Amino acid sequence: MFFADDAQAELDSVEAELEMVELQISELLEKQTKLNSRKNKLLHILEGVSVIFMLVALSPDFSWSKEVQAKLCNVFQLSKFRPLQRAAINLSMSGKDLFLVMPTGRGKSLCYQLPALCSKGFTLVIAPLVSLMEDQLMYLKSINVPAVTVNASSTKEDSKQVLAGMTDKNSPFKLLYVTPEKIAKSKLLMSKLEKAYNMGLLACIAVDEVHCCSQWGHDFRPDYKLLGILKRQFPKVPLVGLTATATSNVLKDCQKILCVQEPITLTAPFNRPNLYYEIRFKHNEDCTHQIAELIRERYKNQSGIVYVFSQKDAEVVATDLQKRNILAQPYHASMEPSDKSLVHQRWSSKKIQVVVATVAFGMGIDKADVRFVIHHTISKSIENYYQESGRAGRDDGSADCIVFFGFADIFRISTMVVMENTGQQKLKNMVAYCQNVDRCRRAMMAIHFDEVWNDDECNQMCDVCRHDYITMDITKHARDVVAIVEMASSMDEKLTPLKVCDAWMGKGPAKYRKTIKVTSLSRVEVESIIIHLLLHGYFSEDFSFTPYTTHFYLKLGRKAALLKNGNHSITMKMRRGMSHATTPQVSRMVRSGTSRSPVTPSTSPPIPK
Ligand SMILES: Nc1ncnc2c1ncn2[C@H]1C[C@H](O)[C@@H](COP(=O)(O)OP(=O)(O)OP(=O)(O)O)O1
Repeated sequence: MFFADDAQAELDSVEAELEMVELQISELLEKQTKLNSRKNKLLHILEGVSVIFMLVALSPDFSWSKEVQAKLCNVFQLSKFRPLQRAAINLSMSGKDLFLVMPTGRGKSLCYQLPALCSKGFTLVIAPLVSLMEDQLMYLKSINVPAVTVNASSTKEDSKQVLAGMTDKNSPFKLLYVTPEKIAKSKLLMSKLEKAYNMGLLACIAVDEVHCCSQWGHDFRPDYKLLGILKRQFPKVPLVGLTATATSNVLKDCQKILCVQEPITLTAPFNRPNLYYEIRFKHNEDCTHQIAELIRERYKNQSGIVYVFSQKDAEVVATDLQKRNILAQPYHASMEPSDKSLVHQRWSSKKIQVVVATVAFGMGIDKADVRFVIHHTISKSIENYYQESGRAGRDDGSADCIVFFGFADIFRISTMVVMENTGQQKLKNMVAYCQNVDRCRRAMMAIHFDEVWNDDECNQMCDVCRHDYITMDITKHARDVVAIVEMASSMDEKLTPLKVCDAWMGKGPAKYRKTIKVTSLSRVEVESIIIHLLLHGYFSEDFSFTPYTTHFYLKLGRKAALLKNGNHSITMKMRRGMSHATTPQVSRMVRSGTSRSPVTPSTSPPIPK
């Protein structure tokens, strides 16, 4: 009997150790994948750099250089190029296929509009939204650049004229904007493109928001998948794919989908030095109140955007802000197009201060002096966040990007993206970005976008670089909260994350209270620990579908069994001052983070430089 107990104990320990080894292997494999991807990226950069070097450095005077410079000044009224614009223009005019990854608002459009003016024939531009094209057409008209579109709302007469112009040697227009749907559906358009190609009149193909090709991108559009036909039919025409956000994997996918053989990728530094990034914990009741205070005190008479989760939230938060005497209006996909453009116009002309918007307020927003972008709810991915926050400070003046990070919001978004292949992973990356307290926010974005980054470059323009943190041992807490989910499961019950919080804090049903160890941690600490355990595989998501909704429950994750091993420990970093780390419930402080001065309390408003 004695031997059997011993053997059982040893077996448990060996099993736990084996599990640990498996985890280490899977972590190493993950690391290997990341390193390989980085290696490929670096090889790619070196390859690109050498071509650019040949093209741009060895032969700086191209036959088109003078004309390009003259049109930059005389037509676009700009005095000089921004980084990478000249290289992109020279490369595409040399006939190279190109992917241009440039932060939102840095001037990607110029990289195909200007060459179009200096080339024979016209440039075909694929853009995802009719409204976006119309904004571009209005702008081009204002600077006397002939540009047209054919889309579902074009009249027969207009379409006929445009189609005739495509094969006119005198090229009545220099840019033709179409949606990917038009390419996929209109045989007439394809036949005209073919004719123009044979006549040498199709100068270039620009695919705007090229990440929409890839299911791994954050805005996948099925019709973008069909655009490979363009390069197959018109192989001699250079293709320029433009995007603000794409990881190397997304670009590789786009390359395959668009049938581009050896594109050169130009990546502008993703960093926007004038933007201050901050995450604040959201206490649901007073979030709108806090936002209103911020707007009133810090951004008086300054324009901004408040991003919300749903159309209903847009209406509710806008009304709440109005009640607090802030000139705010909602914007979401279900509004009439005329109402949407009215809100856009009123905001652009400063008649209203704030647009409370869903992600529908995005592409084509080109207001230069946006001083704040506040997220009432976290974005569903880092790519989305980068793009949404990137609408601030396009004039290079300082601007703030503040996210209110709410526990319940994570699960609302999680159920919304449940059908997306990579939805959960992307959301987890975003949650990890928000939960993080020890890594510069710019560094995290850099890692995400495969960029090399030097932490000093942040210049204290994110909350992490301004705050101190502590590392805590949370093993005991983890055991207690994991035991709650384990107990519910043994009773054949499922608990939502909110119910787990309540049960752990002693607010759940009486039947739980008898058996669980109630914590005296604060709500914020409880939530942070549960998020930490979810991000690190001690919990995992368990979705359940009803005809009307999707529920998110917590179940034990693959690492939960490790907590049975007495030697296993879990640590977690928390911002100093946020946790009651000095109270006995939060175990010992293991080490403090690098002290960065000035250290300000976590609730302090941002102080942009
Ligand atoms: N060289 C330049 N100098 C000064 N301003 C410039 C220059 N090039 C472009 N701009 C201005 C024009 C626009 O008002 C603004 C944004 O340009 P735009 O081409 O719309 O950006 P983008 O396409 O990179 O942004 P998005 O990702 O939002 O579409 O920058």
